[in-house]
Amino acid sequence: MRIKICGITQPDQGYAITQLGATMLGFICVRASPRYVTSEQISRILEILPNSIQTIGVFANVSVEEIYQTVTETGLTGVQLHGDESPDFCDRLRQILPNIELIKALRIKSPATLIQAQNYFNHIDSLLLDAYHPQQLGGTGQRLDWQILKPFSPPCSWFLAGGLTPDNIGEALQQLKPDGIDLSSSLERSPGDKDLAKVNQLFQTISAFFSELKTH
Ligand SMILES: O=C(O)c1ccccc1N[C@@H]1O[C@H](COP(=O)(O)O)[C@@H](O)[C@H]1O
Repeated sequence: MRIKICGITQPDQGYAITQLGATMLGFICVRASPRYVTSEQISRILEILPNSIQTIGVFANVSVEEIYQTVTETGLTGVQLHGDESPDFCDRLRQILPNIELIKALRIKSPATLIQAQNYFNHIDSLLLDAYHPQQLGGTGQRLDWQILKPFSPPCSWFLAGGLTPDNIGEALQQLKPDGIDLSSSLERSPGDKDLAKVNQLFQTISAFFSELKTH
C-alpha cells in the first residue's frame, strides 16, 4: 500500500518520515495554506530524499503554466489537483507534463460527488478522496463518511484521505481497501511541523495491521 504524508515543510522531517516508511511525500503549493512551501524550499527537501520516494505537489485552482513551472523547477514526480479542476484541465496538464503522476482530489460532500468521480477515470492516474469543508480546501482533519465509500471501486488507483490518524487508521483499513492513504494534520504539532512520534505510531499501527492480516 502507498503511504503519503502531506504538508512537509522541513528537510529533516521529510527525510525522517521516509525512513519511518512513507512511500510518498506531499508539498502544499497552495499559497493560502499555513503549510505552503516555495519551489526553493521543495528543491532543498527533494535534494536529500532517497530516489525511490514519490514527491507530490498539491495545487488548487491555478493555471497549467504555474504547475508546469513548479514541477520543472523542483523535480516533483507528481501533482495533486485539490481544487475544482475539470477533466479537460487534467488533459491539458497531462499534455504539458506527460511523465508525472496525476492525482485528482475530490472533496466528498455527499454520495453524488462519488458519481462525479467517473468523469475523471480516463484523464488521471489516481483519485484521492478527502472530506468536504465549507471554508478550507484541505488539511482540515475532517473525517470522511467511510460508510458511503464501501461500494466505491474505481478502475484507477485511489487514496483515502481526510481526518486519518494513528488511532483510526486500523479501523479505516478494516472497512475500506484503498490503494493508498494520505495523512497530514493529525501528525502535526502545528501546521507544517510534523511530530515524528505520531508518525512513528502511525507506521507501527499499519505494520501491526498487515501482520495480523497475514496470520488470518
Ligand atoms: O494541507 C493543506 O494545508 C492543504 C491545503 C490545500 C489543499 C490541500 C491540503 N491538504 C490536503 O488535505 C488532505 C487531508 O488532510 P488531513 O489529513 O485531513 O489533515 C491531504 O490530502 C492533503 O494533501
